[in-house]
Amino acid sequence: MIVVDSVVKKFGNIAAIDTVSFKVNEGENVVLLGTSGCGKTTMLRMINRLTETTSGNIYINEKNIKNVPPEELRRNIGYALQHNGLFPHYTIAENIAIVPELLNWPKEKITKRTSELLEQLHLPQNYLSLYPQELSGGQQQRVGLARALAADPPLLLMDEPFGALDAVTRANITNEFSKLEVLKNKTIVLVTHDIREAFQLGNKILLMDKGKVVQEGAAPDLLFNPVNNFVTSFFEDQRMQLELNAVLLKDIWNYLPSINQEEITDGIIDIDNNIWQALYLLLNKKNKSIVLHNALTAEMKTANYDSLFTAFSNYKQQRYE
Ligand SMILES: Nc1ncnc2c1ncn2[C@@H]1O[C@H](COP(=O)(O)OP(=O)(O)OP(=O)(O)O)[C@@H](O)[C@H]1O
Repeated sequence: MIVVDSVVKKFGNIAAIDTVSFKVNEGENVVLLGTSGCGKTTMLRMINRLTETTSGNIYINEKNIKNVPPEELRRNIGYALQHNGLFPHYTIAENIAIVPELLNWPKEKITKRTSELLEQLHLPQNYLSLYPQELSGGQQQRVGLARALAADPPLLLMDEPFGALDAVTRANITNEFSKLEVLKNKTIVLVTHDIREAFQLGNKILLMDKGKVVQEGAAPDLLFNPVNNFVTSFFEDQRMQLELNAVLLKDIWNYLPSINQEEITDGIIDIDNNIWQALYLLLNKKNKSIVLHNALTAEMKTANYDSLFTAFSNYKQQRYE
């Protein structure tokens, strides 16, 4: 759907984006991840021509966006911002209706769509007549999302959409967001500096540094197959948390280390120290002497590390008590 081809953006002599290429397939959720100043926002803004490229090309559905007038281009692209950008003197209904109004939709269609979006984003209908400042940060963020989705654009660009929220609200809304029906089938490019958010929301992550994409891949690729020390150290502090929360066993299946049978005494592996290997062994080898074997069912492959760990710990505890 989107092809970014050798794009460069210079501000003066400084290249904020230095020869970046990537593809976003239809329905994919791609996250641009990186520390402050690495060029994420600049890259995002070039996709809807809020910022123009210095060189290189961007294609959306095979059309070079240079040849599409910005207003026309943006009609098919929703844009959600960190500080939600809601107009304080417009009601919630008026804020959501901005794009449909520009598109001259009939009144009834706008009313229907606005109320439908509110419902899909789990906001009560009586909020329609309120003003943004009467809502909490998280609720405002959802209204910002409703506004970006108003004309049902196939493509959504999101710049730190949860960045203004406190950590707890942010974690909750990120979780909810990943399950929203209204976002299914949308192609999304999302900018964040939050690693956990990236892992939770992205099918594909582009890890950026100094205007370049250092590595592109799914979360397990970045975690278990880093291309260089920058990638390793970027995730180091949160490695354990990421493994606990973001990675499913089936995702890391191909990266699991092999295990030496002799390391197992009496068929018992110390799962506290070596859970990945224990899981590998349990799933891969149907060895009856392994006590934990029966604890793991095929469905558990779709559980995350955290729930697997709890399940194993309970099992182990029961066994030794
Ligand atoms: N309009 C501009 N004029 C001059 N320099 C700019 C402009 N916009 C961005 N830059 C510079 O380009 C670089 C990349 O900025 P950008 O905002 O894209 O980074 P970012 O990764 O999104 O950072 P943050 O997470 O802090 O928003 C920075 O060095 C920034 O100072």
